[in-house]
Amino acid sequence: MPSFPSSGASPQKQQHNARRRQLIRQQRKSLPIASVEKRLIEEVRKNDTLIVVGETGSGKTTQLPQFLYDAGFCQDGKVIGITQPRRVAAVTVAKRVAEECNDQLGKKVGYSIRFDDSTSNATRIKYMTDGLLLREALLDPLLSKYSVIVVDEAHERTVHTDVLLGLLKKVQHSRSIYANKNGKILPDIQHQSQYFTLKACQGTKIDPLKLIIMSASLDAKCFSDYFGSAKAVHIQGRQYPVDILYTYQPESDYLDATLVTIFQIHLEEGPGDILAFLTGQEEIESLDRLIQERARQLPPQRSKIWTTPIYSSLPSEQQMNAFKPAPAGTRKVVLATNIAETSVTIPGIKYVIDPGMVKARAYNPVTGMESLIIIPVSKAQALQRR
Ligand SMILES: Nc1ncnc2c1ncn2[C@@H]1O[C@H](COP(=O)(O)OP(=O)(O)OP(=O)(O)O)[C@@H](O)[C@H]1O
Repeated sequence: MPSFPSSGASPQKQQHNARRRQLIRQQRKSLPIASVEKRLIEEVRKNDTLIVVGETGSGKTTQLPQFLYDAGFCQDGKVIGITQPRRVAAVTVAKRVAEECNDQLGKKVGYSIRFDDSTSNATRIKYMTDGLLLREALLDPLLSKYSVIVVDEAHERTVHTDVLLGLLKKVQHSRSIYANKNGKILPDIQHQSQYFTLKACQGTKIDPLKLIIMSASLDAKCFSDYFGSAKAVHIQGRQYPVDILYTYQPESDYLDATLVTIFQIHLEEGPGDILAFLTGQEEIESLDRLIQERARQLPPQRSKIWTTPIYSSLPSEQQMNAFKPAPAGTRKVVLATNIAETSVTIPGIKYVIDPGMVKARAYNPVTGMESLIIIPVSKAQALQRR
C-alpha cells in the first residue's frame, strides 16, 4: 500500500515506509527505460503517433506515463490514458504506479475497468481496459479529456485493441483538423458525422491527440504503416537476465511435465516462487489437486508449497492472492492462464514454466461456429512469458 507521511505512524512504520520508498526509487532508476526518458519525451513531442518496442520488464507500462506526466502532458487538467487488454493488469499496474508516486490510488493515478472505477477528478494517469476506452468514445467521440493515449500490449491484437486503433486514428484526424481551425467548425468539413462530432465540441480547447503504441514483441513495421509511417523507438535491455532451458523432446502430456518440473524446482533449486502457464480453469484446478497430493507425501519440512490460481473467471479478490507474498519458508506456485502474460508483475517469481500452450477462440468454417481450442502459443506470446 502507498505510504504517507502520517503523524500517527509509529517510528518503525515510518522507517519501513522510508526504506520502501528508497527501494522503489532505486528500482525505477535501474530500469532500462530510465536512461532514455529524455529521448522518449522528445519523440512524443515531435510525433503525434509513436511506436515503442521494449523487452518485457524494461519499464514501459509503469514508467512512460510518469515521464509524460512529469513532462507536462497533463497541463490544463488533461489525462494520460493507458489501455490494457486485461482487467487484472489495469488494476495491478495502477496500484504499483500509485505507490511509485507515493500517492493514494484514485488520486493522481487510478484505474477504470467495467464495474470498478477507482478514478477521481484528480486522476491524471488512468489505466483502463481497451474495452472501457471504446465505451468512453461513444460518449465523447473526440476523447477530449485525454492528451495522450497509450495502447499497451498492442501485439495481442484482440478485437477491442484493433477496433480501438482504428477509432484512435480517426479521433487523431478529427482533433488535428479541429486544432488547426482554432476550434472553429468550417463548412469545408466533408463528412457529416465528423461535422456533428466537432460541432458538439465547439468552444472547447482541443489539442491534437498523442498516440503511443507499445509492446515487447510487436511487428513495428505493420503498425507504423497503418499509422502513415509512424516513428518506432526500440528500448534495449531488460531488468534481469533470463536463462532459458528447454526439454529435450516435446512432452506428450504437458500437464504431467509441468507437475514434474514444479517438484524438480522445489526439491533441487534455491528459494524463489514459481509461475506456471496453463490453458484454463480446469487444468489449473486439476494441477492444483495433484500438487497438493504430491506435497503431502513429502517430509514436513519440504512440503511447504502454497498454490494460488489466477484466471479470468476467478473473482478479482481471489486473483489478487497471487500477488501476496508466501509465508516465510513456503514456496508460492502461481498457476496462471495467459492472463498473467502481459503487464502483470508478480513479485517474488524466479522460475517460469511455460508448456507453450494456450486456449484460444477459433472459428470453424465447416460448422460456422466459434469454439475454444488449445493451440501452441505464438512467438510473441512465448516472448512475453519470459
Ligand atoms: N505490481 C508490481 N509489483 C512490484 N513490482 C512491479 C509491479 N509492476 C511492475 N513492477 C516493477 O516494474 C518493472 C517494470 O514493469 P513494467 O510493467 O513497467 O515493464 P514493461 O516493460 O511494461 O513489461 P511488459 O512488456 O511485460 O508489460 C518490473 O520489472 C518490476 O520490477
